[in-house]
Amino acid sequence: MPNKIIKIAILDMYNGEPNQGMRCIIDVVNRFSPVMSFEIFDVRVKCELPDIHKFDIYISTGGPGNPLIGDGNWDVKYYEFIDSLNKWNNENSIKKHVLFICHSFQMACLHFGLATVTKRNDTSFGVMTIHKTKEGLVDPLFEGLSDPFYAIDSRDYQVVQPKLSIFTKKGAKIISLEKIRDHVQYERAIMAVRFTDYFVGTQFHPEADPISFVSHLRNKEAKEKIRAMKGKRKFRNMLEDLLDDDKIYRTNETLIPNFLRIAINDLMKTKKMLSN
Ligand SMILES: NC(=O)CC[C@H](N)C(=O)O
Repeated sequence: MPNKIIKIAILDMYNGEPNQGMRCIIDVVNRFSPVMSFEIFDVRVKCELPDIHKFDIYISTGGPGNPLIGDGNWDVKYYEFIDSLNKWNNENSIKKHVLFICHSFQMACLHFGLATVTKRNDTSFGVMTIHKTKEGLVDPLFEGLSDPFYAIDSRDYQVVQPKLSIFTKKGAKIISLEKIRDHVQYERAIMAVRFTDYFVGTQFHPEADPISFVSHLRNKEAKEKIRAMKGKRKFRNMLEDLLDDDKIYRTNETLIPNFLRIAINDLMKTKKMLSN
């Protein structure tokens, strides 16, 4: 693919487990195929990471398990890799753009020392409302999404107890939060962070589409577990939410495309400036 000017690396964090995330990410990235090409790196099984000289944009996926634990090999390399991208951005005018999703988002929050990651009391799974913070209302990542907007959530862990002094020191911003739960006094978990102008992450799955969710529910055990967890009515409401144009479809068509468009515009501008 000689004239695809922009190269994307997809960091597959699924540890070899079946998932819907990869198909969905590839599907969204392919909408930009006239200008972009992509390559996949299997971070957790093969300890693969891209050469940062070869790629402009990085999408680091969700994945199973406890984000606090690696195997001492891939996780160490992954964190070094994130550091090298950050260093690159501090020293070069053509920037590296990174989107961290779910498991990767939790790891990035830990690595940058921004917050604590704890296990939730129960699994969060389904269509959730996501609330923009004041900073989130003006963040270009969310442009075109309502407040609240809707996204697919699928996790056992949560990012909580933000260290606000570190946020300020690093210039990072919390851009979305979980909904307020009426009957429980839990802290609202952090649902998205802008780490820098070029690094951003979401706890939810912006790549998810209704098909991915329904496919997951074709597994009888998964379906029963979720139905029992939510109760019949909420479960049905959730299925209805999936068909709503303004909910999961909207997020799928908006968030990652925003991220890619912002990155492409920035790359085109800086690359052109340098070639002039
Ligand atoms: N979907 C995900 O990436 C889940 C992230 C993490 N393994 C959790 O359970 O919270």
